[in-house]
This record gives sequence, C-alpha cells and structure tokens, in this order.
Amino acid sequence: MTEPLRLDGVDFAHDGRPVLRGLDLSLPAGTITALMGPSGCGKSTLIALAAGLLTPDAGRVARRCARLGIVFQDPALLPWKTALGNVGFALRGLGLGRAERRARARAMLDAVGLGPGDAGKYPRQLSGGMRQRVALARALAVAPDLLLCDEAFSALDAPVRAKLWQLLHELRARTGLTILFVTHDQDEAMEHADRLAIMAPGRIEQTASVDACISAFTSRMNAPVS
Ligand SMILES: Nc1ncnc2c1ncn2[C@@H]1O[C@H](COP(=O)(O)OP(=O)(O)OP(=O)(O)O)[C@@H](O)[C@H]1O
Repeated sequence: MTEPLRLDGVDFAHDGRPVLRGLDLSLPAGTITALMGPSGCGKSTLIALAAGLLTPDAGRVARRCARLGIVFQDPALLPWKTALGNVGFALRGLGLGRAERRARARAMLDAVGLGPGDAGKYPRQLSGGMRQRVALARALAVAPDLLLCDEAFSALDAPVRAKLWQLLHELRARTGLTILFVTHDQDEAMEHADRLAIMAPGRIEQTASVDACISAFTSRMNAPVS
C-alpha cells in the first residue's frame, strides 16, 4: 500500500531545544489517523514538518501526494479578501479560469455550510467557527489527496463538527483522501479515525487501529473478575 506521508527518524529542535527525537510515522493511503498526546509533546511541530513548513535536522520526511491541504487552529485568512476570495485565492496556480475558480470556491463554501450570504463577508465579519470553516473549504478546494488538520475544528460546536466530519468521510470514500488530524478529544478520535498515533514527548509512542483499541477494551471489560 502506498504511503502519502512517511517520517523516518526525524529530529527537530526549536531554537536549539530538541522537540522531536527519532520520530517515525507513516500514513497508509486512504486512512484517517488521529494524532494525540500531551500538550507540548510536539504535535504541531510534527504537522509543520509533514507540511514542509519546517525542515528536519535529521531523518527524512517523504510526502507522496499530488496536492496537500492544511488546516490550522488559527485559520489565518487574508483579511482583505472575502470568504469567497480566500477560497478562490487557493485555486490560483491550478490553471483554472476566474469563473471556474469562483464556481469551485462557492461549491466548497456551500459544502462546509456557508451560503452565498456568508461567501461575500470579510473574515472580520465572520465568527471564529465560520472562519475555521472557510479555512477548511480553502484546504479542500484544491482537491487534496493528503489533508493535515491541527485542531482544525476546535472553535466549532458539535452539530457543525459532525457535518464537517460527514463531508470528510464522503470525500475519503469518493477520492481516497488520507487525513492526519491533531485532537485532544478522545471521542472525536475514536469516532472518526481508523488509526490512533499516540505521542510521548518528542516521539510516537504507539500507533494502533481504532478497531483493535475497541476490541482490547471490550475484552478487558468482559474478562471474568478474579
Ligand atoms: N516557534 C517555536 N519556537 C520555539 N519553541 C517552540 C515553537 N513552537 C513550539 N515550540 C516548543 O516546542 C514544543 C512542542 O510544541 P508543539 O506546539 O509542537 O506541541 P503540541 O503537542 O502541539 O502542543 P499543544 O497540544 O499544546 O498544542 C513546546 O515545548 C513548545 O514550547
């Protein structure tokens, strides 16, 4: 099976202070992996390395994807562009005409639950949750085959989160999208991921399939009390 993302023996230091040491992680194509671990263990640093925004001091980061989508906790939208303009901007460089870019951007905003009324608003006129939805639409508009999400849904309420997850599951089923998402929410991880990657400070401590975790838990619950 191909691996759209693989990190081998990655070391990384922020300002000379080691943060990741000999970190290994691989994502099989079409899987959804939840990256979990204590605050400060290096999850966001791993995502930045995976995205190519940071360069490892040692080891190797290999991305085998045609198009990468990234969503951060901070949506970082262009303040001088509308929601539609922000999503359309991401489509420049794909060789599409202006009308096609606008149509794709509109459709993607619609898919994340932002209709024509919201599409024309500037980031300052949108709530934090709406800005996060614009950021997701921007990442998905390029039709990525690898999506990295760093606490991307943290400002969203439960019903909106559920709708966006439904959209991601549909995209995965249709396109084989591979997703790595950082979350502190165990329920979100168990409900939406196929695999868990659990970090200890600086490294991946364990990767396991969610099904294996659930059956281990169930057999422990059903074990006779001695
Ligand atoms: N730009 C930076 N400059 C210096 N140190 C940094 C920088 N970014 C992160 N660090 C440090 O690197 C370590 C790992 O940070 P990182 O943000 O990757 O952890 P995290 O697991 O994502 O944390 P959280 O769950 O709190 O978001 C922390 O000690 C943090 O203080």
